[in-house]
Amino acid sequence: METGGPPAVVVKKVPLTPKAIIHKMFGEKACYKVEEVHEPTHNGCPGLALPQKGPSLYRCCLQLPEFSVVSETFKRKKDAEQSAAEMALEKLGINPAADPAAQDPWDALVGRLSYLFSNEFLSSLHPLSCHFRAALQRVGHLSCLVPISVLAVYDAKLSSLCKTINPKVESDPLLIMPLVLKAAQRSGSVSTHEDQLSLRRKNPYPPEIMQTLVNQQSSLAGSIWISAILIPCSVEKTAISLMLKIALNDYYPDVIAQKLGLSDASTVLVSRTVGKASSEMRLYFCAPKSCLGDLSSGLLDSTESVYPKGSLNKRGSYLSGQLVYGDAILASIGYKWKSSDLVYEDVSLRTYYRLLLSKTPCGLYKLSRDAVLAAELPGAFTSRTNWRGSFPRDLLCTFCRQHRLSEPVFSIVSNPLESLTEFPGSQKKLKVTESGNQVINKGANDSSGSVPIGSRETFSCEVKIFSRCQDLIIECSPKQSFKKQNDAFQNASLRVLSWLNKYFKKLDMDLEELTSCGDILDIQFDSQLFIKEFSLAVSVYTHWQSIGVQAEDRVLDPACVNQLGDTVGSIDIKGPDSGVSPSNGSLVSVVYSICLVTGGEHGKELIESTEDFEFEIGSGSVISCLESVVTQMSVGQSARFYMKSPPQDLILASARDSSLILPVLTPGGCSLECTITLLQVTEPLEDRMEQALFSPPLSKQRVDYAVQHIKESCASSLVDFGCGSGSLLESLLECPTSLEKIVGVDLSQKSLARAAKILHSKLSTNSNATASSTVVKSVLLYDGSITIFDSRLYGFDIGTCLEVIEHMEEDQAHLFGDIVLSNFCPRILIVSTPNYEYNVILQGSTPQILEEDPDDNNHSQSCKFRNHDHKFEWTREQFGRWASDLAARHNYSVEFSGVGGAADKEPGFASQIALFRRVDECPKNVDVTLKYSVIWEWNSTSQF
Ligand SMILES: C[S@@+](CC[C@H](N)C(=O)[O-])C[C@H]1O[C@@H](n2cnc3c(N)ncnc32)[C@H](O)[C@@H]1O
Ligand SMILES: [Mg+2]
Repeated sequence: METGGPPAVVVKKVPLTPKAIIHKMFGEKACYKVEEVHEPTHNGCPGLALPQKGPSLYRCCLQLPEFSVVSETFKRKKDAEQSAAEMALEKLGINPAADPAAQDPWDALVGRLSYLFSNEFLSSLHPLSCHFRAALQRVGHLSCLVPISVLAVYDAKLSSLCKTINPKVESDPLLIMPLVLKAAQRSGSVSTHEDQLSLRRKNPYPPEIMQTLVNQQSSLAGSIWISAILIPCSVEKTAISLMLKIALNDYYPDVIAQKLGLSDASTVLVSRTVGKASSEMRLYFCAPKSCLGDLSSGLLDSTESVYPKGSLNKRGSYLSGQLVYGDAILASIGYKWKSSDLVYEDVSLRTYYRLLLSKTPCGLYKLSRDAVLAAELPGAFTSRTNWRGSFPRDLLCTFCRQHRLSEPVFSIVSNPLESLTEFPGSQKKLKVTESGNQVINKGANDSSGSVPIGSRETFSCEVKIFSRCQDLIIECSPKQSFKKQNDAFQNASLRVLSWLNKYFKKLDMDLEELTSCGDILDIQFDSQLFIKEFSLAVSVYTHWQSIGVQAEDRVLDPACVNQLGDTVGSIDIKGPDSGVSPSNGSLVSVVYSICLVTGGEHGKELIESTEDFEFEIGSGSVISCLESVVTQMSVGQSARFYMKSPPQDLILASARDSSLILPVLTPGGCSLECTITLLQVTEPLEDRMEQALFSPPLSKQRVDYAVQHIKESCASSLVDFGCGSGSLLESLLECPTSLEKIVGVDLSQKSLARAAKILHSKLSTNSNATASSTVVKSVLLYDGSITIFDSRLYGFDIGTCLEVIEHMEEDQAHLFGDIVLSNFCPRILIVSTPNYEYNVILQGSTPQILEEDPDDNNHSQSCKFRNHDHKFEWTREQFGRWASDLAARHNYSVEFSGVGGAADKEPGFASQIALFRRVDECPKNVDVTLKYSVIWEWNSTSQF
């Protein structure tokens, strides 16, 4: 059906600048970055070795979706930008003088087509000209024919003109065909082939041009073999490798066409590049026959193409961001600028699975760490120095690019007053001298010019994610604020990534759940747009195959977070215990290798190994079983353990050689064997500081303080609230006290397990009747939260709670205070917590801190918390208020003390301690409430 010719377009007369043309074509997608350059100048002083600064010059880098250009240097920023835009237009083959956007796009399209079939173009350096030259060698009826799909893909100018005429071309490559065909019919120099799918020049090229071409024959000798991937249309069928053999005289799109079961390249459609921007990896697929019929009969109009139902290749479409139909071949082959040689690369199954993996937030992180099976997207950004792999902000930008969304928009909000609420320690104004070591109290309206703690502004960051058409899809506005802009950026980005990751882990999640996950992370989203953007992901990833041991082990989880959590069988740890074990916040360095183990004759195949792999304990940055094994090891030890197989796709994305792995990937009976050696443990900041600055280390001083008071109190029962790995309990077994019953409570099972091991070994060596073991009758470890009452711990002689409350939210610390004094009712209670005011000393003078955070030179003026897990750190005044109010409410007395530093010297003790004593002698009857579970128990009577 003829529509009466191309639509009329108003012709603009005013010539546009290169920047304006780029803007018309790419809008927000064109990104200009101008940098200042100082070029050395002649200083008129021969022999002067000092370089002299010349005038400021500017250079501009222009990034477009497919490529980027960098300008020469200019005196004015504007000139640099215009020059970059001009270079980009040149690369796109657009002459700004004849601005296509200012011209009737149909005329421009006809003009461009005529140019492509000109003598001049045939010998140009354009990648498409190689196709023209190769087409001359096609034989029989195909001779000199160039498929329209090839013209559309390899000439950016032609395709951008088509996009101007019909924007839907962007997502549906088939729509370009009728446009080019129409333009060809209007051109005098191009004729259409009878199938209406290829074009050739009306008149043959002059013989002298042909002769020159013969002399410049491509250097491709004999034939090449390259591997490619066949992605079947049905998601039920797995992708497989295939080989393409391309001989000297072959036109490579014909070879691909034949693999797709077609006679030649005319019906093959080619996608945009997939993966890295620089690669020539594309999808090749057959245009649906019914549509082609419409095309040749003129039925397919230029606004909508309708495909037969069920022919959408979901994986191909998801990878390319364009509609792909039927079976598709993923191959990396093509021509580059300024070269007539074919460039090609093998595409392996590994590449294919990595492409799929790289579209999930967790997969991006795994790939950035080169640890597909071991790494996980961390749940927390604790500090720049502890993060390994690409940073959250970069991961989020890559994720958006991968999904053809606009670049995320970050906005920093600065909160000058926020600091008082965010940093509880800042209420007391302190003046810091230049050395950062001396601190004196100062009034709030200090005019001396010194910077009071906490007066610096803090930052929070909002992230917005827009679709290609600039519709707002996701918005994250966390209230949390940070002292550094970068931390705000990274944390906000990580929130969005974590939320997206939750979605990718469970693609069938209902809207309600998705919304409530978003609420927790301060994320709002437009559900309709969100579902539309990611609709293909649902069908692509839910078919990830598992090779789990049994059917119920099937894991339909692309990101596979924590799916390897379960170890199978026992863990075999070898080597002497060096006593240096990691704990939360430690950075560990390990060597590991993971092999696929099958019951059959093939035995074991190595699939992943990494040397000097570092991660932070407690941030969830590796699969959970790996972390739990490492926390049971000490430096120098090696361990071997087995885990369930993850989805096959994850193994294929990791394994270097899929041909070795594929035959052994039989469903059932596969597991992974992991061998790991713990090389090094770097303790969390707090521990390092406490060891570097205090002798004995501050932790030892705290324990010694508690032991001293326990001895003096003649207590016979003790409960350590938040006992961790049992450092206090261990010390109590090393020296004589009057204690008969010792109990530890914690909610970290890992710490409790470590405590049990230590206490067990202590007690078994003590059993030869040392002073303490004769008195201690029972030792018990409970798993439970100290904010919940358990009557088994009621009325003890002494309770300790060392460096625990700051690990809870502030309201929980208040709750604990009330519960412990009103329900547990120990006769004496010792509570220690960091003194925030002391941080100026710790952080102003330790070289470790400067190393930790090289870009922050303001340590002496604004302190961060000592440990990333701290929810608050109190000043002396805040701690004093908490403890005094509590004591008054529950009829206890309280006295203050501490370790590290001195009471009468600013800024007081490094660790502040409150010692509560019950005033009444009134243990009351309590109801039996059993909330804790016994984790480990030792009894002196059962030992003999
Ligand atoms: C820094 S560690 C201190 C461990 C030990 N008191 C010491 O001084 O070595 C803090 C401990 O508090 C524990 N903890 C935090 N909140 C808790 C809660 N609500 N109930 C029980 N333990 C808790 C943590 O699991 C961790 O082991
Ligand atoms: Mg602490």
